[in-house]
Amino acid sequence: MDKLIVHGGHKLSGSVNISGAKNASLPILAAALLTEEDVIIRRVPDVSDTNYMIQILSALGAEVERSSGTVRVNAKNITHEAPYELVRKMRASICVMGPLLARLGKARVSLPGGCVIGDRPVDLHLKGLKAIGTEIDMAGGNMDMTTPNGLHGAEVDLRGKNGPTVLGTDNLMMAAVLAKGTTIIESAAAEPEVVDLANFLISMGAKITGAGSSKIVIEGVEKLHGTEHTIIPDRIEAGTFMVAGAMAAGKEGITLHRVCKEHLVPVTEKLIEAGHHVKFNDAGSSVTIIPGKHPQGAKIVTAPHPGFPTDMQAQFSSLFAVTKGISVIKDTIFPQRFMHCAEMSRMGADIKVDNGTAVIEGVDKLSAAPVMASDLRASAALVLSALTAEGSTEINRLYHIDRGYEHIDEKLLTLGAQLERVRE
Ligand SMILES: CC(=O)N[C@H]1[C@@H](OP(=O)(O)OP(=O)(O)OC[C@H]2O[C@@H](n3ccc(=O)[nH]c3=O)[C@H](O)[C@@H]2O)O[C@H](CO)[C@@H](O)[C@@H]1O
Ligand SMILES: C=C(OP(=O)(O)O)C(=O)O
Repeated sequence: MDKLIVHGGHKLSGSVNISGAKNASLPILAAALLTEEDVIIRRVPDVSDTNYMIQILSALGAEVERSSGTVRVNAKNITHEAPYELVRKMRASICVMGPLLARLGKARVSLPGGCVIGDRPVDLHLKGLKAIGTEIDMAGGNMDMTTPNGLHGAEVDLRGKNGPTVLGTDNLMMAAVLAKGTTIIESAAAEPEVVDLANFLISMGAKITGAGSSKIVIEGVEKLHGTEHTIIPDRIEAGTFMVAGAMAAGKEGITLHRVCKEHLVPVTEKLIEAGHHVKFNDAGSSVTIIPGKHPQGAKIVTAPHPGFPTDMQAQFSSLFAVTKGISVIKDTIFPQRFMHCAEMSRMGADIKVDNGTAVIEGVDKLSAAPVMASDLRASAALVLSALTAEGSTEINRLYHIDRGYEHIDEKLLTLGAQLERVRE
């Protein structure tokens, strides 16, 4: 199990490129199952989650070739059973349900299991798929799905108690593209990754309108064809490096290339509210972050897009841990997603978590301690904390961060951080 040793207190400077979005790549790789023809996907980040998805596609019988960021998939001959050994490693593997049902009329996929960020049921995925003609049997931890009368259009409201579902919207959209008739998804997720998937499907010949709003309309077609697609920039990786800039950059700041300004609005607003400087180029594709001279705390409430993303709250906890004043972070989407706080407290942070809300009183400095990463964004928060902490922080269970940050250690080294990965 690799660990990262971060020697805190070194100012960041210079620039790095942001990778393609993990959370767009995963459903788009699964959507390649929808055609017999070749699909080329560019800027797929080299992270363990995309590698798991590629292994799942291969296990389903697809031919997959990866050459740095470009993945070619040919799914001419596929089977309907996604192996438990792979599915259990990554929740997003449930994205293969929709495409398998659409292509083969059946699917067997394991239930994805628990997750440290909180309750992650699949009831809304199943609600959507049932509404368009899927029958589901649960046995031995598997979801056995069939479509005795084929898939047909329907009107489905996918709102759950914590708002819309991103992958649930993706799954239904991917199943409905080849269904007979029109499917209307109400309370659809509007995240940029859903829009990227819709654009990918449209480029394969699907008829979809409304992606990016709360109502998506899908008119089923007979067949989809091959395509080429470039994944959108990872707004969560970009946001994480923006926070790194606010916490640890020198007075020239750091610059991130290959970003999408439009996707970074809530993160940008909070950094500015907290007293930092954020400047995009005219095209909105590069951004420079300069730490403010008088940073202050702020209040964050996570919400579905275009609200503040839950995937960025842990990183802002690190920023606020060393920002004067009291900050409050409430996660309405995953109220139990605060595992990073206990580890940050071990580094001297003053954080109290209660009922889905963290109250953070900024301290002057954190100090190094051995800490344990518990999930993807929690590990990013620990790396950010370690960048400014006094001494050398040892971050264990690095595989969490490798799920979703492409070569994070190399990118931080490029920016002048002092750290090393210890392979064990
Ligand atoms: C691979 C990927 O893209 N992951 C993202 C995706 O996860 P994912 O799509 O799994 O998350 P959802 O949008 O589905 O979850 C939103 C809320 O709905 C609930 N829910 C979800 C499905 C369901 O069937 N029933 C139900 O109640 C969840 O428990 C949660 O409270 O969106 C999350 C919310 O932006 C992000 O944190 C994840 O990084
Ligand atoms: C929670 C995340 O991913 P996943 O939904 O795959 O667990 C994330 O990207 O922050």
